[in-house]
Amino acid sequence: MASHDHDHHHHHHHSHDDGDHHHSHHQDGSHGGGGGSWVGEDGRVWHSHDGLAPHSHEPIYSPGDFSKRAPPLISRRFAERAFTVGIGGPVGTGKTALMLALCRSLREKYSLAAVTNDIFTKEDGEFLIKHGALPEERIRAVETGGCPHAAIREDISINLGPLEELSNLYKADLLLCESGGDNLAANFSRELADYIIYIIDVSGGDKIPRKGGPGITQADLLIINKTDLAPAVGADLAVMERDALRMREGGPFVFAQVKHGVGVEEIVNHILQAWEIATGNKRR
Ligand SMILES: Nc1nc2c(ncn2[C@@H]2O[C@H](COP(=O)(O)OP(=O)(O)OP(=O)(O)O)[C@@H](O)[C@H]2O)c(=O)[nH]1
Repeated sequence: MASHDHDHHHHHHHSHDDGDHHHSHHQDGSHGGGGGSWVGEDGRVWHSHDGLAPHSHEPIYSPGDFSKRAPPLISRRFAERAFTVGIGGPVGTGKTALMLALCRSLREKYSLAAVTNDIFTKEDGEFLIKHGALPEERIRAVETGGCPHAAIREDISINLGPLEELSNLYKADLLLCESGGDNLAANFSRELADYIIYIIDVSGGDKIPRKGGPGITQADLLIINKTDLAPAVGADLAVMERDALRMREGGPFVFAQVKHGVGVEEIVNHILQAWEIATGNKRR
């Protein structure tokens, strides 16, 4: 499913020393950026809005397979941008609460920075600042406009810029990137996230895991959050476990209550294990 859409990102500059970044200004040049939509030479419908570079949306015909998910990029150079954890999931499932929990758990031993995406506000970034997740200067909030999924998949430049800048400013070990809340069809591009976490919660009922979608099937880790609410909504955790395992071909998932610290240690372990393998570093 990774496609040619990403080609235009490959030319981006990697000059970090001037603190300026070029990604968000970068355009293909062939389409103009004035909004509206058009049919590209590839036959796909492209559009441009909200400061995002022109992008099309890839049609998704099947929920996808865990075992066929995009592998880690061998070309990744962590000296240019630290190991990046992408956190995605539907609206309100606990992405920001997880960002806060991860910052609290990792910030003593690792240099961290965070980028949050919201559609029309900077609310999630402000929440992290207000709760002292990290020093304020290590947190950037990006407004993505109406296509939060585009900012993590088809036009990742809007996130790459601040992530690379923070990574260099703070010699980061780990970067956290929170997607705007979106539907079940949204998932991170491997070019943006070295480790992809997808978080759902029990409040929509126990049917959500079996509905699938690329986040549920292909995230490196699935989190089923807010298990404390399961009795209130009549969600059967055994059903969610069975469906999650089936949809993910046995790939890892964690039951959590991130707001109450339940499951956070297990999530951190998954992240650090992937970080050790990718970077060759040992955890501290
Ligand atoms: N009961 C319960 N509530 C939780 C838990 N985790 C998060 N919440 C609450 O759920 C609400 C939404 O959490 P957020 O972390 O803002 O969710 P989000 O996914 O970042 O939301 P958007 O960014 O708007 O998509 C907040 O009121 C949290 O306090 C949990 O484990 N249990």
